[in-house]
Amino acid sequence: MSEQQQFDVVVIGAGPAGYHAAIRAAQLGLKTACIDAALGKDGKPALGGTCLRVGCIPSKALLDSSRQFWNMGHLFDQHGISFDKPAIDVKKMVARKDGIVKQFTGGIAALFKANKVTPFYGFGQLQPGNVVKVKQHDGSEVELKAANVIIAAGSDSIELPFAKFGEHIIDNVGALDLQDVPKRLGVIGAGVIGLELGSVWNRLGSQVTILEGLPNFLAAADAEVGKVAAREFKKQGLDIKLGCKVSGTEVKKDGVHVAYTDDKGAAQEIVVDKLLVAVGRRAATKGLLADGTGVQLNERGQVVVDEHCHTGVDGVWAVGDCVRGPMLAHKGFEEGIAVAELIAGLPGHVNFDTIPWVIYTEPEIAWVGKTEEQLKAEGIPYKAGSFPFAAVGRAVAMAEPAGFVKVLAHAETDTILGMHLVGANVSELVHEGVLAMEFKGSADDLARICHAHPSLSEAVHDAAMAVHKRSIHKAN
Ligand SMILES: NC(=O)c1ccc[n+]([C@@H]2O[C@H](COP(=O)([O-])OP(=O)(O)OC[C@H]3O[C@@H](n4cnc5c(N)ncnc54)[C@H](O)[C@@H]3O)[C@@H](O)[C@H]2O)c1
Repeated sequence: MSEQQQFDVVVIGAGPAGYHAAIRAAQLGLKTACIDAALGKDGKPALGGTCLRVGCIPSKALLDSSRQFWNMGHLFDQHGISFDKPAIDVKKMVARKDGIVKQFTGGIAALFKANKVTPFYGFGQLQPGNVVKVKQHDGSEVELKAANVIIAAGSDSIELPFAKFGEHIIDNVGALDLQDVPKRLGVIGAGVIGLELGSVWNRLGSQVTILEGLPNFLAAADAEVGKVAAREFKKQGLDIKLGCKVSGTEVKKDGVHVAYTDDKGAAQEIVVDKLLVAVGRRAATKGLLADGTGVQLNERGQVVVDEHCHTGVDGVWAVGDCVRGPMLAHKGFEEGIAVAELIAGLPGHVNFDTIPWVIYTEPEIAWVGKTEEQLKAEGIPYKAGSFPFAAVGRAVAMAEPAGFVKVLAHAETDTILGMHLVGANVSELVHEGVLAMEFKGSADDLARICHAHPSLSEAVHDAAMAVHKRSIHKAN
């Protein structure tokens, strides 16, 4: 019989959703434990989940390094800056990324200590009666009993049956840790990971071919945004093939052979040095629930929850990538905080309509709210106003004129229904739309707010003005 410890709240998983839940619960005076099984590259426990270890943070480190390198070869000349041939030390670049990961995963451990969250390092399994059994890395077991358990187990890469992960066929973890630039990189899936990590290695010199199953590029984004992004990616040399059905892979001496049928149904093959499979992620719920907990999984393996992240079993909640909704770290943050507040008797709430999306390519892509296609399909009358970065002084001075901002507002009430952006730094600009929508703002509100000149945010301002055909800097 293993030792049993009592807590008010036990959180399974210390990723974005889990660590937010744990810290907020502790802040609210609840005795909190948080369990995580992950190990870092050094073999030691590493908190922070996919986001900090092998997702958001390391990918942004490599995106930034590769962007600096790309700019040397493609942008500096315009500024009159010259130098001898640019060179990249991939091992040093990856080591820098590892240092950032270590800093941030260590930061979560420090935050747990400061907030008196007790960490447990090992695999947690929910038992009936709100007990969590933890198999710790040293082989020992401990049982944690709590009035409330929050499941925040995250997600894992989907592996295709005909493309098993190994040395040459990799997922995001492998693509963040390559020690050399592959001459030829194949990618299955032109989604967020495929585009971001495909961009990293393309900028460093790989010949990148992306095979996407759907006939439309970036189907989730506003169609105009997808069109501009596709044009810019093509200019950068990313070869994106749509409507492909990949049927098999074979690792041979000369590389990975990837067989597929193209959008015309013709059999094709590419040969690449590395193949990144980025076809989505699935909830990491395998082995998470012992028999008899009453917690339900749906056909996709996600924990079934209501709009308040409650599982229907007294005192059991679930948040983040392992439940319905977009697999975004910040969506998990908000769910984690909301659940901790609900447990403490506060009115925790997540507004799923104002969750921003960002793809950190060059140009960046971002949006919040509904696309034009969604508004049309739902029969909602709307007006659109857009403004190109090519007419924004700051963007042109930065030599980053690609892209635009589009504001969508209800045709009768003028309430902002969506904002769609593609261009430099739109990962930051999208929050004007988030804020405006949270406060039920109108396009006219946004148009009447003073924006600094010169700044990229002027594109948002002029786009809002364009909704009512009174943009100053373009013909309406
Ligand atoms: N910037 C960010 O917010 C960020 C960054 C990385 C990952 N993520 C999240 O991580 C999750 C996983 O990312 P992802 O890029 O793997 O998934 P994704 O869902 O973004 O994209 C997967 C793509 O693969 C395609 N696809 C699926 N099966 C295929 C097949 N057999 N052949 C060819 N194409 C196929 C899909 O049509 C889709 O376009 C996503 O939910 C994403 O939101 C977010």
